[in-house]
Amino acid sequence: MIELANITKSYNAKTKAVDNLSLTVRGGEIFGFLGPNGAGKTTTIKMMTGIAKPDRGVIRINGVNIAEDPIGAKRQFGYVPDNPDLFLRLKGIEYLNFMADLYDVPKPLRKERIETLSARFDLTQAISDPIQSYSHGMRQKIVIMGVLIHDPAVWILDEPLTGLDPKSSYTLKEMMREHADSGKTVFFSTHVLEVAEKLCDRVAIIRKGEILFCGTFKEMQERFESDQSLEKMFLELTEDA
Ligand SMILES: Nc1ncnc2c1ncn2[C@@H]1O[C@H](COP(=O)(O)OP(=O)(O)OP(=O)(O)O)[C@@H](O)[C@H]1O
Repeated sequence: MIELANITKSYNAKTKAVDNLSLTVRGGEIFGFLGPNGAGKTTTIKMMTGIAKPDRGVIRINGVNIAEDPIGAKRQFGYVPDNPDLFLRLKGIEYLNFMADLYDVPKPLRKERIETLSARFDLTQAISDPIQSYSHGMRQKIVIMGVLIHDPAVWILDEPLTGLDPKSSYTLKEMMREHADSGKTVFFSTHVLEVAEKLCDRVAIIRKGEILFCGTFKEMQERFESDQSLEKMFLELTEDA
């Protein structure tokens, strides 16, 4: 579960990147975080993951307040950033072992997870190569595998599908569904509205740091008295007045 209460963040005196935002993402759901460029999605995610500090407001991950117990809160989630260019000098397998060490994953369990994850993401051969030699999509996949290796309860994914080939994208979506169906939480940001419409149990639409809508796709259609696609309603909602 992720709880954000009245989160505000400004980078300068003029504008608020995130403005008094409140949101609860429950266990058992895939939650899509949508919004135009510069809406405040990454800033919100950075605050949820403890990378940026909110000016105001409270964030709890599975009930753990990230300001009061940052380590405890960080044990609850796995985070895939929007830029996968990390630890480029390491080989894939070294990176996975590093992540497994960080989260105390026992040796037999990590071996099993590495085998399963690399098979699912078609990286079995490539994990012996340096990450520097990987394509963008392969880097994205190794970062996702590094996060999943400690089996976090809450997944926080910033644009996770960007750059993935159709099979890997399908696999990740399948894994997101399995994770949510097991009662755990998946929160992700995306610009791909067709994916959000099909995959998400609920979505929030953010613009200029504020939430314009939060709910199911059906609730959105009811509110707009429309049978339009999520894409159409998103464009209408986020259009500048
Ligand atoms: N480090 C920073 N310094 C100053 N302003 C920033 C910084 N990071 C973000 N901003 C500003 O905060 C606002 C929200 O940006 P953010 O990156 O959170 O948006 P986003 O919804 O993730 O956008 P995108 O879809 O383009 O990734 C924007 O106006 C952006 O210019």
